[in-house]
Amino acid sequence: MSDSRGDREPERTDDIAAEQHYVSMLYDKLDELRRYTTERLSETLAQTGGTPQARTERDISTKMHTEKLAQLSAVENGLCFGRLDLDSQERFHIGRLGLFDEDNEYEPLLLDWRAPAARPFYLATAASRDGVVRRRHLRTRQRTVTGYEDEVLDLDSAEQGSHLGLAGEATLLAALDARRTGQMTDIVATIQAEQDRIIRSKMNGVLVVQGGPGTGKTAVALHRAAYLLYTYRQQLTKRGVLVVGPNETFLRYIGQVLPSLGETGVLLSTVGELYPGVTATGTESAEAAEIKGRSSMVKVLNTAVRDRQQVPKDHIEVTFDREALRVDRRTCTQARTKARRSRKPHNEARKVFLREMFSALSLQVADRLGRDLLDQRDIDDIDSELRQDPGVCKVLDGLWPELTAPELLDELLSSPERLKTAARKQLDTDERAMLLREPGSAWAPSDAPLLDELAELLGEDDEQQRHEQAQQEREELAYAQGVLHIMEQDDEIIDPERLRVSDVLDAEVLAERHRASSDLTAAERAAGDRTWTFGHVIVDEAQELSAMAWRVLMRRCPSRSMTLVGDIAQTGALGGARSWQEILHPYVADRWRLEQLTINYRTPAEIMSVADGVLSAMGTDLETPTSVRTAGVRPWSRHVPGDELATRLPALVSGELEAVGDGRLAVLLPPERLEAVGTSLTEQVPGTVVGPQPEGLESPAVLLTVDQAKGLEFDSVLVVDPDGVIAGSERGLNDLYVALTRATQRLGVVHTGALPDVLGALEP
Ligand SMILES: Nc1ncnc2c1ncn2[C@@H]1O[C@H](COP(=O)(O)OP(=O)(O)OP(=O)(O)O)[C@@H](O)[C@H]1O
Repeated sequence: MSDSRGDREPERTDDIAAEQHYVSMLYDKLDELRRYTTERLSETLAQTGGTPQARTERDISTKMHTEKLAQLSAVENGLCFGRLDLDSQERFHIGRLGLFDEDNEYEPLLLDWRAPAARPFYLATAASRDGVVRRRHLRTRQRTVTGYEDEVLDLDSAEQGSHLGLAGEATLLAALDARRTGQMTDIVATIQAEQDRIIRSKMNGVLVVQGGPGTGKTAVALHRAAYLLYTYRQQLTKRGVLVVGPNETFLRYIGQVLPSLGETGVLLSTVGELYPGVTATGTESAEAAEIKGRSSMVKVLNTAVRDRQQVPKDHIEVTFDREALRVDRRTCTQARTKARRSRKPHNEARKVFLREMFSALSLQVADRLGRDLLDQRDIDDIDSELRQDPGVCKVLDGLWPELTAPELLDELLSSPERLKTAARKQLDTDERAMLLREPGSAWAPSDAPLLDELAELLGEDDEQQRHEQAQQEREELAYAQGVLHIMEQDDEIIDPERLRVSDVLDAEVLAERHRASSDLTAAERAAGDRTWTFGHVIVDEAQELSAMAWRVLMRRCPSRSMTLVGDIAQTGALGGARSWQEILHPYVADRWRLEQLTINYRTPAEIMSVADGVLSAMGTDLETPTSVRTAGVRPWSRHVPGDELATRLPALVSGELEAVGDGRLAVLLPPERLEAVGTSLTEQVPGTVVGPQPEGLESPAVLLTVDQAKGLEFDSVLVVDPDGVIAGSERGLNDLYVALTRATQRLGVVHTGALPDVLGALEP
């Protein structure tokens, strides 16, 4: 717990004045860069016409300047937040981006927090100083320095910081005590050593970050994305970085963090959104989601596809050239076997099937005409006439139709017969019944991985199209090499500060950008391309994903350069993870590395001691993370009978809202209570929003189910009907644990029956 403050020096006004002087100089520099970039951008935009090459150059230049301007605007707040004083008498200021003095041999004026030289700011301790004598955390409001915190890294000094080994503790605690706004903020000024090690861990391979609630997993995941983009810029600009979150609300909550770090080239998505063209707005039961998430669904889908490769019971007759042709079982079976043996996806193997069938039918026609009188050319002619005959095509289409994933899945899930044939071995009658839906219903999140799997089995991507695309890419690369050369001749662009083209682009990146002349980043193009593979994939709340969802993500990341963050103790989804090994073994065996986060930055100790009882009852060997602070407020509980909730809860909510001032409150409750309680609260407590609506997290109070609150945090949390939460699912205790740990300051529990035993630590 944090009550010691390390060896800190009192702030002195002349020091603040000196820092202000320096920080003002940095802002002047930033303004100068903005002016310069704006001018370049205006000049580029003012140019019109010209050759296609000139237009491409302009597009590229516009994009570069626009990105740069966005980055320069993003770093306005907290531009500089730290200083390192070294044994060597050198001093470095640390901030959100690198600034250099071009009149003085590019001396660094401000070190980007991601630069290797900035690392001791996060890692140095008195015992392992790394040449650092003093670490200073600067506090600023807009462009004004309001204070600082010094840590002298000296083993002889009286105190060595808190037992948790926190760096910049006062600054950290001030950040943690701040009221929440409904938007996650970056932690760049106060990243702690155990977090820094994860953020800067090498990019390759699968890194799993296990950490209890509030340990900064999401924060670390996002800062890692920013770090990787800085360190492996060229590699990642081409393929992009994907950050996967559990739902839309969560993605909105974290959406500002990367832009505030000056990074925009990241695709934030749920697994449900990864199938282009499908918006998973449908609802489904937890049980149906669990079934659809099982890996055995691969077999079911495989069978469903094979079931669409038919042969007639005996034969089908079709008229061609006024004569009857026999499409008989034996020929069809042979053609089907050949097509299946090609091991191609259904739509591609269809070509093999059709080739065999048309060839057999051509011979049938030839025999009728007298095969001895015909040569190969005549037979080929018959073949092409057959291919154009609508009647013949219709019969063959019926035997081996061209399919799309959405139509096949819709037909499968809306037909008890089809489902029974496809899933006889994998699902029992009740399970199959749970999957059935009306034809044309909206897709639910767990349908997206099934669609993706089907798209693989069907082979929707056309080979020819890919071949043409590869050829076009080769041409674009050659062209881009030329453009790069021309741009480097341009004095303006070889401005030493930032715009040296080859520093930011190589020909391949340039070609990629040219390809995206519609101004799309890799991330944006990836969003519309099902077969896109990413340079790095980060998965938050990774414990929630089903086996089928993992298959989608692994297909998107064949290099297996991934960061997975989560907490096995918070798994709520029935098909979610029970262990990391279980998830990863099919893909990387035991070639993955584990890092753990152990300090809870969100939830105060008073609340964690309540949550601890729930974690123990789960029977897991995971430990509760240690809270970094106390809130000075004891969590409370109140008994309110179920039928009085609607009338009595508004007063409790109003009381809590008063207590948190301009902070945010969440009421977390079982889904079945949402409607009744929601109606009375929205009527009686102004500013209350029900459910995960876009404005929900910014409003004073929001009602959510535990599932919807996953990954979020609020100044105050009211957990209503804990028994209902526990009883709501097989993983009800995990859900209760999640609910209790969303609070940054205050927790109240409103129970409708006796207080559950697992909450024994609560006071009435
Ligand atoms: N080093 C830090 N400096 C300042 N704030 C921090 C730091 N680390 C974490 N936090 C804050 O702690 C809170 C919890 O972080 P985060 O949401 O990333 O935790 P989590 O491990 O993902 O939690 P959960 O699993 O419960 O969703 C956030 O408000 C985050 O900004």
